[in-house]
Amino acid sequence: MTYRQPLRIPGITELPTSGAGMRIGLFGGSFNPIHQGHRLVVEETLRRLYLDALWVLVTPGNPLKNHDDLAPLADRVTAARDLLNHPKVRVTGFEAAHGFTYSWQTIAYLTQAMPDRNFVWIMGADNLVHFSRWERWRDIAAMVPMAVYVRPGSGRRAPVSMAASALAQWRIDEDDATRLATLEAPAWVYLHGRQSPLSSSAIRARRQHVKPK
Ligand SMILES: Nc1ncnc2c1ncn2[C@@H]1O[C@H](COP(=O)(O)OP(=O)(O)OP(=O)(O)O)[C@@H](O)[C@H]1O
Ligand SMILES: O=C(O)c1ccc[n+]([C@@H]2O[C@H](COP(=O)([O-])O)[C@@H](O)[C@H]2O)c1
Repeated sequence: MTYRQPLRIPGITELPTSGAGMRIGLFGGSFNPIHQGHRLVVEETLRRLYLDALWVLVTPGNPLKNHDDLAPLADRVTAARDLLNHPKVRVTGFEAAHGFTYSWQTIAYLTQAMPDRNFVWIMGADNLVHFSRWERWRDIAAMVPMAVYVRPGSGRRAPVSMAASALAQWRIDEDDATRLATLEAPAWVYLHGRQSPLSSSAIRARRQHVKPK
């Protein structure tokens, strides 16, 4: 598959910089395309997790998804930069440059390369529902604290999912979310708050529908 090939695109695949001790959210996604639901998660987690920075990691391709209608990485990065225009947000496609396929590779790399940063993995509740299908998901939970943001359709299923049950003893109260980034993993929080019903697949389906024949 082409997405496995290491790929360097100037201005797209660089790793952001940050200072020691910073609390950095890692928000991985396909962003195919980016939408206001993503922006909501970014805004809420920046505030609730008390983050100094949030890195949006535009994946070369989710290993559990079909990539037939995946837009080029550079286009997804550019669109994400346009929509998530915030001084603390950096958007990068750096995983492609390293040939990373799985999130555990990204997280292992970052936590080893920058051991003095406080990284937090961020994902929507739908991803917690399927988290137990991710490659080395228990290792991910052992490497970084994780924040899960509520999402319509998954709000009830996520907290009783296989991964949530397996990691239950390390869940912290959302009132303590500001501490999450500085806690030793495993630690995770389930954040409730404003919700958006938007999804990239619905946007793609609408675009298909209005395409001229
Ligand atoms: N409306 C939303 N509310 C909360 N989290 C969301 C929302 N949309 C996406 N996310 C989260 O943002 C991250 C990136 O999501 P992704 O780019 O796959 O968008 P998506 O809308 O879920 O796409 P698709 O419909 O193609 O699966 C994931 O962790 C996902 O759970
Ligand atoms: O590592 C895995 O096995 C794995 C399985 C599914 C999804 N992910 C990652 O989860 C993030 C969210 O993916 P997505 O497609 O829901 O936006 C993105 O960074 C993916 O690469 C990772």
